[in-house]
Amino acid sequence: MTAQRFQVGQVAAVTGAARGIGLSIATRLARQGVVSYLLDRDATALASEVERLRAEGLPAHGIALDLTDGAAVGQAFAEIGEAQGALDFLVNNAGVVRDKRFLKMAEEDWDLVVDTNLRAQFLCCKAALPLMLERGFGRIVNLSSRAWLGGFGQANYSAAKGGVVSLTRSLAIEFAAKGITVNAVAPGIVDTPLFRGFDTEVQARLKETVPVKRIGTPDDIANAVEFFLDPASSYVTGQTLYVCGGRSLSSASV
Ligand SMILES: NC(=O)c1ccc[n+]([C@@H]2O[C@H](COP(=O)([O-])OP(=O)(O)OC[C@H]3O[C@@H](n4cnc5c(N)ncnc54)[C@H](O)[C@@H]3O)[C@@H](O)[C@H]2O)c1
Ligand SMILES: CC(C)C1=CC=C(C(=O)O)[C@@H](O)[C@H]1O
Repeated sequence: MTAQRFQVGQVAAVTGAARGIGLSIATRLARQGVVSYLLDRDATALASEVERLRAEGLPAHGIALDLTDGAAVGQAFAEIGEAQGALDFLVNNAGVVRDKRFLKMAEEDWDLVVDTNLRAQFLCCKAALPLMLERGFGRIVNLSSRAWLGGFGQANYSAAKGGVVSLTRSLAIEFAAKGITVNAVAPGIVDTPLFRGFDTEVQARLKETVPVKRIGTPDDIANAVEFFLDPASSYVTGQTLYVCGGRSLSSASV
């Protein structure tokens, strides 16, 4: 049972919402009556999840797009603005990894990971902020990762996720006086298709490094995202909350 924190009819956009953490966040918001737009490039999974939510009577909509395409992102937020006249919440969640050590990393690996994890957040913030500024209210939550601190061995992913922390702090300052908060959540190891895409041996090693001795669930991360969207956190901006079972405190690496 989800606690009711939001006003029915508030509007949210959640990126990378066809599965994993994004789906968990969007489902919770829709269950509280928030009109939830799920944005994802996986049109098939997106259609089936949106249909499932709508079958529950929930206010969910899907927009299939590649979030690294600026024109497509602009169009998606224009569609939300035209249909709803407002946007209260943006959760920049979509992300990818390419499992490569630095000397094996091709330019394409760098570009894909940085474009998806960082540039897409820039594009979505840029398209969403005018809708928030119109009403002087907005909550943005960006998904970073504990991995930005290092020790994960994937320089493209860590650099992009560090960029997310920095983007979050910069936007928080720039829009602080406009009724808009911008915060980040930095998960540790979370049981999603992204994590399950690693070799089982790497998964086992990663699990061993978590001080609380369990990996996270998408719900653990959705709890933190919800905190930043909640009216109770209106005085919190520019912060990064680690939700990683203590992994940010240790120097363990994979
Ligand atoms: N799972 C973890 O252990 C973990 C840990 C730390 C941070 N994170 C971060 O949390 C976020 C969600 O991760 P997850 O584990 O749920 O991932 P996931 O791979 O399970 O889901 C990511 C979703 O993003 C979508 N997506 C990817 N690139 C896209 C693009 N260019 N355009 C549109 N959609 C795109 C995918 O289709 C997918 O549905 C990511 O930013 C990830 O980096 C995850
Ligand atoms: C990509 C994902 C499974 C992942 C791996 C390693 C992390 C770390 O804490 O080092 C995580 O944060 C996470 O992003």
